[in-house]
Amino acid sequence: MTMIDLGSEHPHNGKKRPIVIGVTGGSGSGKTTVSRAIFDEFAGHSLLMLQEDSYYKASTAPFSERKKINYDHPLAFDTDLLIEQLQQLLRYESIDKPVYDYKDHNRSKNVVRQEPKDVIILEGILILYDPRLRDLMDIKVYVDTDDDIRLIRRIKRDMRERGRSLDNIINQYLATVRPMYHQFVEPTKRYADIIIPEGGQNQVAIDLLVTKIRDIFARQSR
Ligand SMILES: Nc1ncnc2c1ncn2[C@@H]1O[C@H](COP(=O)(O)OP(=O)(O)O)[C@@H](O)[C@H]1O
Ligand SMILES: O=c1ccn([C@@H]2O[C@H](COP(=O)(O)O)[C@@H](O)[C@H]2O)c(=O)[nH]1
Repeated sequence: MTMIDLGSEHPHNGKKRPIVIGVTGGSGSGKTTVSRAIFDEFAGHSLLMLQEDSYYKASTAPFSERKKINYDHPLAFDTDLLIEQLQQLLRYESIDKPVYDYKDHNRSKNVVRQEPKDVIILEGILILYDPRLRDLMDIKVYVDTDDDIRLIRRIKRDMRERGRSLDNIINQYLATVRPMYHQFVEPTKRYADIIIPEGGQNQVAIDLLVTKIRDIFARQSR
């Protein structure tokens, strides 16, 4: 378990800085559900959510080509921009966060202004892949859900929310999502401080994280 020392000097810059909680796991594992459950517990507190998906690279290719991109490979993400913006938030600077449009398979032209907060929940499939990102995290969480359950959840979600057909979801899963998960995502489990089986409904694990964050807030306000 990573030792967290808050409200005092931080090893990176010698000053107090926001806490970063990384939440990862395969697509459909329940990362967003877990992150939202934590976020909702702290309504009114100084907390923000950052999604790695916002940092998918923008593309100038036509839609027919964008549909075929491997979105589960580390190179699909603009990790440099994510790190740059995370570092800005860690310096208590605001950022203009990119917005990703899953239906269009591209970054939208809009950005969202995000003010800095004391706790940052960073969520995404490959946030533990790059050591530069790992180094910025105080707590690393891996949501561990069986492949078949994740696929079923993804089918339901992507048909409902991301404008996909069943054939399209299954083809993409077999071609890229599944192999990239085993090659790049699952191996990052070894970097996690906490592994949550089954994600969103694991109230015990969520309560443990919430207790830890409450402890952080209490120490910061002293
Ligand atoms: N424990 C669970 N039981 C049933 N459905 C769940 C559970 N956790 C998440 N889901 C659903 O599965 C889908 C994927 O979950 P989500 O949290 O978006 O996963 P991820 O962010 O890891 O891709 C969502 O529609 C969500 O509502
Ligand atoms: O244009 C896109 C961009 C991403 N994806 C898929 O999204 C998931 C990651 O999001 P989760 O919320 O963790 O499921 C990733 O597996 C990509 O395959 C996409 O289909 N199209």
